[in-house]
Amino acid sequence: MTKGNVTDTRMLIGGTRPPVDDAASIMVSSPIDGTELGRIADATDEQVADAVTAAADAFAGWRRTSGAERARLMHTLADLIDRDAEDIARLETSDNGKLLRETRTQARFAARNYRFFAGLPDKISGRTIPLDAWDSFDYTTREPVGVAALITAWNSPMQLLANKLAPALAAGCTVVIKPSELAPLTTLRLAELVAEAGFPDGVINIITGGAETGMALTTDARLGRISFTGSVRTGQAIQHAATAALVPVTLELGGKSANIIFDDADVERAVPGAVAGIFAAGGQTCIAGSRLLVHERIHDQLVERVAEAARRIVLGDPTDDATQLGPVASASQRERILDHVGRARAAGARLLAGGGVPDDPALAAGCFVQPTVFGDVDPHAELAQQEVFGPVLASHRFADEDEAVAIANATEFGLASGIWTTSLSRAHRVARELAAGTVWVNTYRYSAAQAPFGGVKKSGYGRERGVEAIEEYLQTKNVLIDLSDEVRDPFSIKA
Ligand SMILES: NC(=O)C1=CN([C@@H]2O[C@H](COP(=O)(O)OP(=O)(O)OC[C@H]3O[C@@H](n4cnc5c(N)ncnc54)[C@H](OP(=O)(O)O)[C@@H]3O)[C@@H](O)[C@H]2O)C=CC1
Ligand SMILES: CCCCCC/C=C/C(=O)O
Repeated sequence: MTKGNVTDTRMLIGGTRPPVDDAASIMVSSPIDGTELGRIADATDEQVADAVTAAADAFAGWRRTSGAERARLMHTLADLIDRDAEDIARLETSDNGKLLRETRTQARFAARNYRFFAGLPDKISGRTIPLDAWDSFDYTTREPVGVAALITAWNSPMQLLANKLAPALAAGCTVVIKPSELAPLTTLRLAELVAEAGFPDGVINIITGGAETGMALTTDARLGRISFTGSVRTGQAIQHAATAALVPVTLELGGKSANIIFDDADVERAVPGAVAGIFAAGGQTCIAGSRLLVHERIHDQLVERVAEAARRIVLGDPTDDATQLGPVASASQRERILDHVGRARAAGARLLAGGGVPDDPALAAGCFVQPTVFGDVDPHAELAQQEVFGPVLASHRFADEDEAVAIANATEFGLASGIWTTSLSRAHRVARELAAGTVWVNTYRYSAAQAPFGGVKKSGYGRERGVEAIEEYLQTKNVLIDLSDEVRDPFSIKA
């Protein structure tokens, strides 16, 4: 396969690229065939602090930069991402094993997201507020929160970063980015594009390393916001640290999303919708429709069609356009997924498709898992409650709308959900009852820069994308002016 061009794995701190010290570095390898792709720095605490200092120093200038100029730089960055989209997509695929057709779409979508938010910087405004006293004037301004720490997961680095970086820049924040050590290369590629676009030094900083680097960053009390995408456990740790420092947090965490098919659904659309929900991206997406809820009248027939589609999925090289499922991101991820499958089987779940690693010797070097379907899983079973983050689907049957909603809402997560029905009133009725940040109707994984995205319950809080996202990076200042010339009695407060 043609790998993306790995040119420079150095961090970006205040416009400089410190050399990677081999003695303090981390190897980055491809899950496709295990080859080494490069070495990244394991940032020292001092380097992490330097990155925050660089961002804090740059903030004074960036917050005063006109909205029009911020927008111009963001549009230039989007143009550069579009120009290099094919190379970026190949690099990301070699780094995390996702299908090239998915990473291509995501690179283009990242550019689209920067363009959407580039429309906002010159429209940020406060309001004037009439007070009770005529001789006073009150107004608000919306101001950037300062330095934002942006921490992303390995499954969709370019896209996850665009969800955070675009609104942060639009708001006037400077940033320190930490990608996952498992797939950091496209974020480091962005360092080159940021310089080429002409962003002032220190506005965008990128540090690399593992959990300790993330911890050093998120415990820095100078931050104005932490935006994190990753696991619930890490989200809880970050929330804990940030609470002590009184730094606000945005958390985009896991999911166990329900894809609900009613007996009045257009089955020809619903079956590929169910397949897309779980097997596209190999289930390695927070929004995976990993629970398929089907009305009892059509359950057996429909789930068998999904299982049959799963058996026919083409596994292989993710850069091949014929491939429908690539490897999962790492050997440890594969073991974790297979452990989930083993426990579900031991608990008596009915295996309808997959359940192991593919027999094909050509796939032996990669981290492949067969697309797996379990039928009639107990809604309280571990498989129905815990995020697998792999190509594993659990089906449940329901008798009516109330039961469908009860099963859908009976997990600790609330990220996304899907409803398949031809009844308009049912679609709205059920959408209203679902505890999830996103409800798709007669579609699944539909992505739009304009549509706010985020979770409820343990899927996190705060929103990315849509105009809502910029709010995460802004704070309100109130300015109150006494228009009278009177000298006041210091012990009588004007109200
Ligand atoms: N809601 C959403 O938008 C999305 C959520 N996810 C969720 O992400 C999870 C998978 O991602 P995964 O990478 O395993 O998640 P992790 O929580 O392990 O890691 C996420 C990021 O946090 C870093 N990190 C790890 N420990 C700490 C720490 N103590 N303090 C600060 N940063 C830390 C990681 O660094 P390193 O990897 O280098 O250790 C990585 O950059 C899944 O649960 C999935 O649902 C994924 C995509 C989208
Ligand atoms: C509406 C879909 C938004 C998804 C954003 C983040 C997830 C990316 C992924 O898991 O690939």
